[in-house]
Amino acid sequence: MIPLMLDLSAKRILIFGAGAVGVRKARHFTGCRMTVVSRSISPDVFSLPQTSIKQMDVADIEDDNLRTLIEKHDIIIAALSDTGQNERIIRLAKTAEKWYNCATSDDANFLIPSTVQGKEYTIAVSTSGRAPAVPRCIREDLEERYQGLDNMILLLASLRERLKETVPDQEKRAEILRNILHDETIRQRCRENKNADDLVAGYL
Ligand SMILES: C[C@@]1(CC(=O)O)c2cc3[nH]c(cc4nc(cc5[nH]c(cc(n2)[C@H]1CCC(=O)O)[C@@](C)(CC(=O)O)[C@@H]5CCC(=O)O)C(CC(=O)O)=C4CCC(=O)O)c(CCC(=O)O)c3CC(=O)O
Ligand SMILES: NC(=O)C1=CN([C@@H]2O[C@H](COP(=O)(O)OP(=O)(O)OC[C@H]3O[C@@H](n4cnc5c(N)ncnc54)[C@H](O)[C@@H]3O)[C@@H](O)[C@H]2O)C=CC1
Repeated sequence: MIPLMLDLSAKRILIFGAGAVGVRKARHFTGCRMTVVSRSISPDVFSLPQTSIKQMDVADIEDDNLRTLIEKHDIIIAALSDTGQNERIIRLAKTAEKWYNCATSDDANFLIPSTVQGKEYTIAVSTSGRAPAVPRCIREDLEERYQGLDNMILLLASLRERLKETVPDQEKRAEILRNILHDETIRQRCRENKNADDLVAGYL
């Protein structure tokens, strides 16, 4: 599996199943147009943006109609608690040469990682399906450890522009930025949403 950051905003996502797992997968695609197909629909599904909802039993959908529905979408996610129907969805998605992902097996041509999403950064963690509890655990550790990272990124971004004008040596600029990044007091100020300009000045 090869990690990528993709702009999927023009793509259409089809999600089967609206339990905790289906809704979590759907949230991952916030910003895309989605269709959710499920026998039961929880209130969480109604709060998903740009989502059309089809309440039906997949077992009642004829192959031809299921194929047509799949063909209208780019990315197919099978997140039913019904393993047999998930397998049927994946089979049709493969024939239609779509991107597909299954919540009840690792038969997928893409996986959804655990993500830590800041305003200024994304961290994604995967075990390529071997032990999904691990990415969750790492995500929780990272969320704790990197509180305030958005503030640090904004600080370094503006600083590196200033440094380009005032410090001609690239190696020296990189060293200053690295030192600021590792400064525990500055990190603490970032975590507390406090201004760190006075501390940063000491490095310039
Ligand atoms: C292959 C993959 C396909 C896919 O779903 O995309 C898949 C498959 C399966 N997961 C299962 C179980 C669990 N999944 C989680 C958690 C997450 N699973 C996610 C992704 C993936 N799960 C894909 C590979 C990810 C990778 O490793 O890179 C995460 C990262 C992302 C997300 O889903 O958003 C999300 C963490 C989100 C977060 O919190 O950060 C937990 C932990 C928990 O919930 O506490 C458990 C219980 C513990 C356990 O079983 O290990 C089962 C067995 C189901 C059963 O037994 O019935 C299968 C099916 C199978 O293994 O055959
Ligand atoms: N990949 C992953 O990250 C994980 C996968 N799982 C597995 O994923 C599956 C789904 O988990 P949950 O969302 O927690 O289950 P859930 O029982 O809360 O939700 C299942 C959803 O599928 C729908 N459904 C089931 N059969 C259907 C059918 N024939 N037609 C239409 N809709 C149907 C239900 O109405 C419901 O919306 C389970 O089999 C579970 O073991 C569980 C944990 C994590």
